Amino acid sequence: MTHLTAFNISVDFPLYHAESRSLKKTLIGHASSRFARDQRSRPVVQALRNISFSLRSGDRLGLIGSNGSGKTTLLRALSGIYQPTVGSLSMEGRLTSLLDPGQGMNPDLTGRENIRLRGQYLGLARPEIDRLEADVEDFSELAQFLDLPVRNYSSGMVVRLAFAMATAFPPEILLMDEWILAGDAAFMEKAKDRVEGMVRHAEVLVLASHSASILVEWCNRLLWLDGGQIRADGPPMKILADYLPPQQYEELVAAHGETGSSRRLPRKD
Ligand SMILES: Nc1ncnc2c1ncn2[C@@H]1O[C@H](COP(=O)(O)OP(=O)(O)OP(=O)(O)O)[C@@H](O)[C@H]1O
Repeated sequence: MTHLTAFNISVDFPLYHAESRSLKKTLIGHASSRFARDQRSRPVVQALRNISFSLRSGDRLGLIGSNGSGKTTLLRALSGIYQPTVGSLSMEGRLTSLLDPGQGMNPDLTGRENIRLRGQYLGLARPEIDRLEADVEDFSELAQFLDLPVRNYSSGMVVRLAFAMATAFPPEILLMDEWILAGDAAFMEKAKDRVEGMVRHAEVLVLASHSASILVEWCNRLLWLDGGQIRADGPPMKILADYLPPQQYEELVAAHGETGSSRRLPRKD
């Protein structure tokens, strides 16, 4: 049974050059905030503090919070890029993360070689790898660029390739950062349909976004992060009522209704 559980996760980042004068001033100025010292007295930034939650099949968790509140750090900890300083994770299910466009790609290989390598990594048989290649080729619209090394791509082309590869097989646990929701308008229109299809099939979704309407449409639970800690956890509209300025909240209610359910993706039951 697919699940993803975080047990009291904290993530600290060590601060290098912490002896410089300007950094000392910063540390003193933020004495009560997120700067602290670890067990060996080295200065650290407390990026996440005591995060706990449990997600099961059908749960779609949105992460909201101001810049620097810890959304990206939490996604990276869930995907295994960062090791929690304390706490632990438990998960069951095939995980796909759409966190950084170039993640998991070899820039010296061509797009096509990267696709086939991904297929091998996923343990696919040759005919499935052929299908993956055809699907990504068609969806990414990269045409002859697929035969050039990825390091020759524009950043938008890397997004196209990464997106097409990551969404070719619906995962059981999907972690997404909002870079995927921005970019070339025509491609994103197409991408949105594909993401929606994927989100419908994903057992568990965790999505960080600053867009209230995306969160209301895609998620059935929100975690509001503030200074690396959970400030609130609950149904999307309830959390957004406190999080958004009143006028923005009223506009959201006008567009999505009081419960926000008018356009929400159905649960996969
Ligand atoms: N590699 C790092 N080294 C040191 N500090 C970091 C590192 N990554 C993040 N931080 C710090 O951790 C905190 C949380 O950052 P994070 O990027 O997770 O926030 P966020 O909510 O994703 O912000 P945004 O909405 O701007 O993307 C911030 O104080 C940030 O400065």
